[in-house]
Amino acid sequence: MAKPLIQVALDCLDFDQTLALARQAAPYVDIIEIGTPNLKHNGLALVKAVRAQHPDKLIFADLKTMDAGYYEAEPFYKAGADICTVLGTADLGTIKGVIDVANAYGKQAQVDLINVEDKAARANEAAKLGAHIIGIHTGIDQQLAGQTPFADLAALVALGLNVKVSVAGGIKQSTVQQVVKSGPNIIVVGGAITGAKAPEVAAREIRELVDAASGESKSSGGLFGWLKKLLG
Ligand SMILES: O=C([C@H](O)CO)[C@H](O)[C@H](O)COP(=O)(O)O
Repeated sequence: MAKPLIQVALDCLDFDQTLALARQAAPYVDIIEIGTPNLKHNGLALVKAVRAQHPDKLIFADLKTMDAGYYEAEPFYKAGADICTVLGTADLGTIKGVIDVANAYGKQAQVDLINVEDKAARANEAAKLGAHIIGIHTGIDQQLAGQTPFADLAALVALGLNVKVSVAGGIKQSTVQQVVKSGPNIIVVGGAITGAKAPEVAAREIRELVDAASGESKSSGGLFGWLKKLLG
């Protein structure tokens, strides 16, 4: 099973706390997300700071753009973001704008299907436009109403579009392995890491669970794993 990337979503509002959480999670994740409320609060300065402290990670700016796609996303790519989001409910022109500016900077655009009624139709349209990533996303308010992203994730993966699939929405230790089995390319974990008493421990647990579910475990890696393979 292909191993998905792990993305930590940093949704607090405090600049320094965000940097501290990023440092704690970084050894175990591939992508560092500055969540939407955080991005609105702290802006480009936070993107630049996270970029500077984590040159080896992908930086995700959760803009959730709704209009003026190219114009809104460009400064964030310039500041060091690798991926910006645009809402799937936006006009196709807006979605195309974010894809175009991502391509202009050699970066990626993610279309977030939060609140999209016909997810299959919009995913097809976004893929045709050249979206790099399509995100299944059960928002915080929807989670509070008891919703989960699991069925929508399976349906999106089943479309077999030529695009990476991301999933977010309350994913935690007890559900992350079920999510891996659905086959997304990126798994987003926010509260289960940032709300934990020890975020670095929670991030490590998520990493170990994802690695194990992807058929990669500590004991099968390294020299031991190589010897095991060699000896059949
Ligand atoms: O995108 C998010 C939300 O809309 C607030 O910006 C979260 O980052 C995303 O849902 C991941 O967080 P958890 O659901 O807490 O894992």
